[in-house]
Amino acid sequence: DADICIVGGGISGASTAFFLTNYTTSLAGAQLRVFERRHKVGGRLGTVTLAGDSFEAGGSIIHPRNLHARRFTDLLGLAAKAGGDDDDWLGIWDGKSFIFQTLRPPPTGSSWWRRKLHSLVNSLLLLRRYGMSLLKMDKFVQEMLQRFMLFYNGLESRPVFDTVEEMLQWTGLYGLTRRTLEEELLDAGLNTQTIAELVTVITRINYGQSTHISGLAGAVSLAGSESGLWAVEGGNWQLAAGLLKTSNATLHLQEGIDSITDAGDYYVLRSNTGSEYNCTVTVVATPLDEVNITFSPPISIPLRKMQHTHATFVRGLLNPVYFGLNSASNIPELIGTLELPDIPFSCISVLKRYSEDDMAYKMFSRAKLDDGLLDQIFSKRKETIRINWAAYPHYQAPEEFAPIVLDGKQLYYVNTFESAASAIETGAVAAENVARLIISRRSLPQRGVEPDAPHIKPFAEQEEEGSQRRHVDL
Ligand SMILES: Cc1cc2nc3c(=O)[nH]c(=O)nc-3n(C[C@H](O)[C@H](O)[C@H](O)COP(=O)(O)OP(=O)(O)OC[C@H]3O[C@@H](n4cnc5c(N)ncnc54)[C@H](O)[C@@H]3O)c2cc1C
Repeated sequence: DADICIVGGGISGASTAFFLTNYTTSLAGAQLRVFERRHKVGGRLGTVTLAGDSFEAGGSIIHPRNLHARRFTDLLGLAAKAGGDDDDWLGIWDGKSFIFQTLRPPPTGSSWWRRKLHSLVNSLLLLRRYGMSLLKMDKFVQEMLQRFMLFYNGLESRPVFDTVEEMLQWTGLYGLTRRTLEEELLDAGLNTQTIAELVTVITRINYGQSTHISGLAGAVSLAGSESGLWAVEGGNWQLAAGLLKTSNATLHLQEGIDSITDAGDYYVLRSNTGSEYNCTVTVVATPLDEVNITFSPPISIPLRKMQHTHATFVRGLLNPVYFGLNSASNIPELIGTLELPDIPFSCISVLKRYSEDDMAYKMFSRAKLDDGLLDQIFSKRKETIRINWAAYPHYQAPEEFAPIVLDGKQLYYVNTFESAASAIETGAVAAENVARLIISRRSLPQRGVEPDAPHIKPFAEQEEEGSQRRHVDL
């Protein structure tokens, strides 16, 4: 036996399998095995079916400059769709009233100029409230993105990294993980009102946390509020499924790994089905913080807490009385919230509008929303689905990173990178580096060609004209 074993069938495990098979001409006779404890792949990418319609339940939006995801989508022949509306009707809720709102969208089928005008007025409204801080925030995000783009440099000009710290230092992003987002933004010249309102709304939507998250996670979260966001038609989980398929990996579904034992030249992986696998290389592609894998000898990694996000999907209608309004039609389609103890949810968004009094909503909260509370927030509730995600790390600057090579030998950990920022793309970036590290440390033959340059095309024009569908996934 000379297997290369990957624990976890999410985007990180699937990307590792993909890059391994793409960057080598041969795995030296090794069989590539991927273990997934659940009955399906995708992990934190998955859809939920609410009253017959399917919606993203976990990782839902992808940034236009996330080039691995773009390339995977093209390569797998998947279709992309707009992942959000650039002109969401946003309302910022302080628990008593909406302290700020953008304009409600123009009626469907409105002319091009009317939509442009609407968008312009919204920009002016934001500018009036937040002033130059908006531009400073944009500059902060663009600088981060520019540095992040270095991870797409050609393989000859980009080192293989042994640690996350090196990866981040090489791109100039490490400093952002040492301080909080708030500290970084104050230094960048943002005013406190913008941080307390707009920035807070975004970090609560994207990471369920306050502006005290570390700067890099914060910058990634702010990038998630930019325009041009997209998603894979039919569900982002297909990226993981497709990559696993093209890698020809042997997929062990519903087979969780319980223990990983160092046996000298290889590891013995014992699964919950009682089977054992001898693996010369083992890649852990799941956060180790809440999974119960026994390592012999034990490994030591910094303690990290996962932030739980409760995603609640409701088909029904929001209750205007809860929001101090006289009609549900006056409730914004994307409700963001301030960091105040009495507000029980981070955000609520309309996923789809069936009629004036029948909608599909997605809510994120830090704790479970019980029926009593939902009955106050909603006047009608036909169907409710709840998912409790161990969603992403609870960010706390300065971040500490677990090693990529957990034991100094052939035991690798992709999800240590999540302490920098958790996203579909960061999973792929971390996986690519792990694949390269394995190839170089195992002296596997490298494929002499650069991967195809990712092909970028705009998604905005693919949006259905005049569609009733309002997909404001977060
Ligand atoms: C609610 C929510 C919203 C999000 N929004 C976005 C977004 O809009 N955009 C974005 O880019 N990212 C978003 N993210 C983050 C993104 O989804 C994750 O960063 C990414 O999907 C993580 O992928 P992964 O493969 O590293 O981990 P996972 O997806 O968690 O995959 C790990 C896999 O390992 C399996 N596993 C665990 N233990 C074992 C074991 N012992 N044996 C075998 N298998 C095991 C798990 O079942 C799982 O399938 C969001 C996440 C959540 C939860």
